[in-house]
Amino acid sequence: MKVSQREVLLFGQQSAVLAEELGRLLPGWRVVMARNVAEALTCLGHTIRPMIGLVHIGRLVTELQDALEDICAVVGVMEWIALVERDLLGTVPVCKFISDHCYDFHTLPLDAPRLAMTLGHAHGRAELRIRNSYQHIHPNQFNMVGSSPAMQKLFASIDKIRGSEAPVLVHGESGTGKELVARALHQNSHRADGPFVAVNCGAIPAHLVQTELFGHEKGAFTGAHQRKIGLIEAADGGTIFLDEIGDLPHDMQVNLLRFLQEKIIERVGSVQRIRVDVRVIAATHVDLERAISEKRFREDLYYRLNVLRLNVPPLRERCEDIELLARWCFEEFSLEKSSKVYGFSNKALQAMRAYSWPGNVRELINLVRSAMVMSEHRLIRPEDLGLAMTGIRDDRWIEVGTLDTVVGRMERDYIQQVLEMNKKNVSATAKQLGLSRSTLYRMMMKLKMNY
Ligand SMILES: Nc1ncnc2c1ncn2[C@@H]1O[C@H](COP(=O)(O)OP(=O)(O)OP(=O)(O)O)[C@@H](O)[C@H]1O
Repeated sequence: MKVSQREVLLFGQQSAVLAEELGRLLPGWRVVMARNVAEALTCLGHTIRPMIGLVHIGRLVTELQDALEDICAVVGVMEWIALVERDLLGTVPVCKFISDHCYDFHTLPLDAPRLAMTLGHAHGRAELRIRNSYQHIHPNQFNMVGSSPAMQKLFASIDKIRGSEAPVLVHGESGTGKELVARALHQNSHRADGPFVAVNCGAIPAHLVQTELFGHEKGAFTGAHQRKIGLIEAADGGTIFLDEIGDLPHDMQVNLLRFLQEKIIERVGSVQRIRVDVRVIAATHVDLERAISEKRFREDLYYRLNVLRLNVPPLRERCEDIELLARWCFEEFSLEKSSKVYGFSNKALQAMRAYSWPGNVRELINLVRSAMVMSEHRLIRPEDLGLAMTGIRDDRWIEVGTLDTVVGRMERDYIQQVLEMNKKNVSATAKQLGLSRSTLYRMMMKLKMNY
């Protein structure tokens, strides 16, 4: 579709009166006017596609926001300039609307040379944004999306250690991308042509872990009708990814340690020692040092696994990536989406930035995919993502939910903040919060926090 170079949409109830004046004052611009969304959508066809909108602001701004979003959904990128009576600039909703949605504002009566200059600047900016919006988001060489400093640091570390043979311990909350990191290490190493075997240690029943990992011979126990190759052996020549390593039963930890030391396995029911060439990458969302102090995890195994360490940051600590991931996800799953949906509303982006994402990237992908299918609007709104907002307080949107959920989220966020301030020192955090250590531990468990 051809982008019009010198058209400006004049939107608002008073547009008929202003249009004539603007036509006179702005000879270089073609002014297209619309009093409401229906009129705007009728006149904005394939040939008329302005990049600049002048919005005349009356006293009621609540509906204007949705109107601008609806228009943008059809036109694409637009820069809005507000035209406003001077006395309205003193009202909070008008100021908020202008700062949230407009590139600039002009008070009435119009100062033509100044307005012409603003239109020129806004036009340039819209062009830049259009160019930017045409750039597709591609995952990087590690098949990951992220531009935040924290992720850049992670990518640099992956690049550094991908060629090493030493075990790697990947630490991060659930859904942050630990398995993706492990796959990136494998696929960017000389083992890439070999197998990548992912094992969730927490999902295998304790009595089956030994045979799952090491395999068994025919007749090794009742029901062993044939030989079974274990997962470690199946990863020969490649990489084994031991997810949730903290859940590995204690007696199995000894066997894994022996394997890490000798690189030899014995199938259950056999005395044959089989050499296996496997790189081990383990992952955990729990604090293994703490598990060691509580005698739930062997210290010697920890040091064997923790030769190289990667920390995957939670999504709430890399807000810059939220919009990028959401847009990537939108492109990635565009075939599934309702044909109505064009993108995200500003409010939805704002809500996503304000949310704490306890389920991290996995949760974001799920919410966006679901909203893409279910949304009844041109632009996804906060409620489509289950992140409905009630209003603004201290310039922040408040999440809606049952009182318990919202209070829980707030408690979690606040405890997390104080923990970070105290470098994860629980005693200092408890003191600052006016709680005993045990109460804080109890609350953190209840709120499903990692510590
Ligand atoms: N940076 C990223 N770019 C693109 N997709 C990502 C990114 N991080 C995570 N994902 C996606 O999010 C989902 C969860 O990632 P993954 O399974 O690697 O997380 P995890 O930390 O291993 O989770 P768990 O601890 O629950 O096993 C996957 O669909 C993965 O592809």
